[in-house]
Amino acid sequence: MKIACIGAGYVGGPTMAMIAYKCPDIEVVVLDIAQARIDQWNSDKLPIYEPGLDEIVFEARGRNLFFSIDVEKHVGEADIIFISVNTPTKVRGVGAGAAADLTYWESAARTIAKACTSSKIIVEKSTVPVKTAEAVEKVLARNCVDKSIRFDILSNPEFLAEGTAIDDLKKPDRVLIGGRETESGLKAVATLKAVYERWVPSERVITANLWSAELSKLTANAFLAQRISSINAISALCEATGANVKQVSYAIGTDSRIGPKFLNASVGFGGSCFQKDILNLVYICESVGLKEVADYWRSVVTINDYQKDRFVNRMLEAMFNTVSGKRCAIFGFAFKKDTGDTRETPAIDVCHKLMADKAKIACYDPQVTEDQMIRDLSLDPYMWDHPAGQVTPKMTMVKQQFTTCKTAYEAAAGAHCIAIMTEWDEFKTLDYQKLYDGMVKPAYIFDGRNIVDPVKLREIGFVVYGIGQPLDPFVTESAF
Ligand SMILES: NC(=O)C1=CN([C@@H]2O[C@H](COP(=O)(O)OP(=O)(O)OC[C@H]3O[C@@H](n4cnc5c(N)ncnc54)[C@H](O)[C@@H]3O)[C@@H](O)[C@H]2O)C=CC1
Ligand SMILES: O=C(O)[C@H]1O[C@H](OP(=O)(O)OP(=O)(O)OC[C@H]2O[C@@H](n3ccc(=O)[nH]c3=O)[C@H](O)[C@@H]2O)[C@H](O)[C@@H](O)[C@@H]1O
Repeated sequence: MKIACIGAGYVGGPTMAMIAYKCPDIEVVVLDIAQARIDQWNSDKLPIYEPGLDEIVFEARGRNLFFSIDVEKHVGEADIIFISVNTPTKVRGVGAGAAADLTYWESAARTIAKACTSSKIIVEKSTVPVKTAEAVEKVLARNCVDKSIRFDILSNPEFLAEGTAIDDLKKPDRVLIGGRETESGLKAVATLKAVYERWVPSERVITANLWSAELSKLTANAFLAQRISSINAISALCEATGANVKQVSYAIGTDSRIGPKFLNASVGFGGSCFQKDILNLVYICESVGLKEVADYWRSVVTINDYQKDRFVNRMLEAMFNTVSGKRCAIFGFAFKKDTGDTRETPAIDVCHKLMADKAKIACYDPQVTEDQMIRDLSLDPYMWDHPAGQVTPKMTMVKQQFTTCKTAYEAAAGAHCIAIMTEWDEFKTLDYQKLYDGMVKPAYIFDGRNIVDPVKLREIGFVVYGIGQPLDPFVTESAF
């Protein structure tokens, strides 16, 4: 059996590497139009930082795992073709800022139509609006010259989270496969199911109809993000009342119907998918006339934006309503720990707001390069996922207010405040006395991840703000 995957990104790369690793007899080729990305996959330094990924790729690469830009050749030769291209939020035209941009998706479908001379199973791996499989079927049916060729479209959404991708792929809670409930559709489902059952217990490989599978992915992300927005909304109430959101999370999470996961209040969720997928869900609901449902889900994003605003407002309020010219140390830029991914990271919004108030930012992240940060801060919203989203004139302005540092200590030296944006483990064990000694006084810590101990840091002399934690007396007693 031969598998090809169009799109060698955060999903295509690791998922295909896992299939190749677990099934040495299946040839897996991961394809991309971006030569640079393929070169990185073929090098010693992979394009993605993900714990455990190197071992898997290095074992399978060259054996039965290959990375190539020769898309048409390998698509033509494959039995199963995964499509794992980016499906970003539209930046212009109808549905801009909400609908999914299916340009890359459709171009992948057209490539398949052009390249195929035999019947194939096509697997939607990307997250797509419900009913996208129908659009793919139509593109293939009208473009494939040989009418005897059959395409069976499956939906097999990916549920991995970055930072834990390899564990998630090795031991998934479930694998979901949706297909047409026809004879050939069911056969295609069984073929893909058999691939996963090589390492996933069969009761965890769930099957559904195509539309249920497509919608389940958007719904899963919406539910996960909704939990974060719910606890973040409560964190604001905690700060207003003296309750502690960590205690509230623990108390409610012990109810087995609620469960303890995804209840960490934070500066807001980031990542390439939560916001994009909720906006997409909202757009679909509006398109079918479900305004109330759309409004309900939109509020998850509204609260997330509110949380980021609230965080910066707390910083300003504590620092006498001005950060003009003040050095602000930003600890962490990635959207979560154990990844170098910065897509939709809350750090971007926080830095933008601080820079708008004329702050000087000194940022340290163990995995994110300076180029990446400057690029992120220079792009317009949603542009990061589009190839056109290249250098903008904003870059020069950003560079005047933003520098990167090699260590947390360097970032904090001479700073008025530290803002923790990513929960990297190393931030938990820093020598905070040393950091304090090198800072301007009063020295502040704004913990956007609730990873430091406010009591200990207050003993050192810091003014500490933690999301949803009782406010520091320095702030409550001030005249502001
Ligand atoms: N990043 C994540 O953790 C997860 C992402 N997803 C979904 O998976 C999909 C892919 O996401 P990522 O891997 O993060 O995106 P990505 O941007 O990292 O990778 C997509 C790749 O597809 C390539 N591409 C675009 N059009 C192409 C074409 N016509 N032919 C060949 N290559 C093409 C791009 O050059 C890019 O390298 C999205 O729909 C996303 O919503 C789903 C679960 C998790
Ligand atoms: O479709 C996707 O792209 C993926 O989106 C998320 O995965 P990911 O974005 O990689 O990471 P998460 O662990 O979900 O974290 C997302 C954001 O929420 C934040 N978060 C998470 C949990 C929490 O309790 N509090 C919180 O603020 C994280 O810091 C991060 O910024 C989902 O967890 C995956 O199941 C899904 O496949």
